[in-house]
Amino acid sequence: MIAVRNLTHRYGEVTAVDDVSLTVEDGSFVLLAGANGSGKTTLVRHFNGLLSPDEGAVEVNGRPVAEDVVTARTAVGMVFQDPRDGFVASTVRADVAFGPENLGLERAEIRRRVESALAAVRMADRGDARIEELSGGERERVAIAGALAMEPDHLVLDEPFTGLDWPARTAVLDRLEHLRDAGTGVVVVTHDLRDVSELADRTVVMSEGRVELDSSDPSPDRLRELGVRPPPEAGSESASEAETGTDAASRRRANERR
Ligand SMILES: Nc1ncnc2c1ncn2[C@@H]1O[C@H](COP(=O)(O)OP(=O)(O)OP(=O)(O)O)[C@@H](O)[C@H]1O
Repeated sequence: MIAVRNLTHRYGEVTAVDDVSLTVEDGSFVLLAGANGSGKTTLVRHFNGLLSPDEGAVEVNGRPVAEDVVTARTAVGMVFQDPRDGFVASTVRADVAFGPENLGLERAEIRRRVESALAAVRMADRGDARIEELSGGERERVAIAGALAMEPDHLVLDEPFTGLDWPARTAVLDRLEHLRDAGTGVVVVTHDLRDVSELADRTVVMSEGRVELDSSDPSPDRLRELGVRPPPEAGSESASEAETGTDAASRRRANERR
């Protein structure tokens, strides 16, 4: 479990996270939403000690992150938007293998994790490609595969679908759903709920650094008030939304076609 207690983070005069308390249970799928600048990224960077609190604390699996950053980094996998500089190897497969290799795993286990992670992001046939040859969307997929291959207890993805085409989104969402069902705590940071709302156990919405809503069934009006576009209601999906292929119904159709 990730437990955030009365966390405050300031950048100089700006209070980016303001007295936030929140838990992410094992096997739960939490959407963290909110308008630009509401504090989402700052909050999740505390989950594995990338930032230190000005006030309050975060515990992962019962251990304070501040006291044991190494354990927190193993327990909480993070994928950030625009992972341009985050690669450590020159080819896709070597990059995804880097984390598991550092865990000291057996060769066969490393291979299993890497191939499974590449399949999950539909990059199984691109393992030998050089990172520098990849498109932005492919790089995002490699970054996601790298986090999946670590098989962390919790997985945090910050706007993971921005550059992904529709088959890749579908594949990643399927893997996230499977991981959640197997006990992983999943947090997806987003400002657009259309893709992911059907998977979410809870939607947490931040506004001006504070948690303003934490609900398993958020009302569309309240979401709009907080600057978040609600998911389309069942049966009221507009034709234009269907064409974008980014909504839940399109995802279901994609699954049916596969
Ligand atoms: N490194 C930084 N230095 C100074 N201020 C920052 C820094 N990072 C974020 N901020 C400020 O902190 C506040 C919260 O930003 P944060 O990126 O956490 O929000 P967010 O909800 O993730 O936004 P977005 O959806 O645009 O990514 C904003 O006012 C932002 O300008």
